[in-house]
Amino acid sequence: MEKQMLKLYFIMGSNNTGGREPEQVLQEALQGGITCFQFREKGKGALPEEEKWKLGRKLKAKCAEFHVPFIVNDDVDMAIRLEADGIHIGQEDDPASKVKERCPSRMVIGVSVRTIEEAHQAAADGADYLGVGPMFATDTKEDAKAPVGLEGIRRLRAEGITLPIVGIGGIDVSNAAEIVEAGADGVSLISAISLADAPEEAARNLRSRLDGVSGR
Ligand SMILES: Cc1ncsc1CCOP(=O)(O)O
Ligand SMILES: C=C1C=NC(C(F)(F)F)=NC1=N
Ligand SMILES: [Mg+2]
Repeated sequence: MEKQMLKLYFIMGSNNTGGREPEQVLQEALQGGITCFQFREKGKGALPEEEKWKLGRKLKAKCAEFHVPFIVNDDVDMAIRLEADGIHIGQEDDPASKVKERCPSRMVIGVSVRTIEEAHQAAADGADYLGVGPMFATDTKEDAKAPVGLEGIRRLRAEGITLPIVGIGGIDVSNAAEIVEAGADGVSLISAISLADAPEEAARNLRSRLDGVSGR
């Protein structure tokens, strides 16, 4: 997996846009230079199955226009049937080893981790990248645990975790660079772009901020 893809990894579902059309927000984010997109239709106000599929197809087509990877959160069937570029799973989902068996080998598998033990387990299970967080306080994910901060990333690198890592949780242009300087390969975020007055400009500012730094 190309770790460059993790540089500016936008995540969004229809309930993250404050009422704006998700396709329009994604269009702007892509124009602003996001390097990867995850469709995460989850939580309060998430779409019912049929609408979720319709939106998923539309967002995948948009990503294909920009040659940006399209990742699906949680829903392995949807990821496979939409021919997504990857799937992202959490600690409460099946282990990556089991998901890997079901997916075509071209698909990347990302795993959410918070602790060193979870990181080592995900690596052993064949994860292609790790989503580490929450980095900072966030109110986008209702059940987010206590933030791990930059130390959370430094510790994983000190522990010899060499997998591509993306930090997530409470990230915006003011703290994105330090995540990479702490050893991550990029940042993942929702509201800093999905709730921005001008999502394209927000993405562009984040992208240019990140183009100047590298942590390893
Ligand atoms: C999905 C997820 N996982 C850990 S924090 C989070 C939400 C991130 O949202 P935001 O970028 O708006 O803080
Ligand atoms: C809970 C999550 C944690 N990390 C990530 C990613 F940024 F993709 F790694 N996505 C999620 N949905
Ligand atoms: Mg999950």
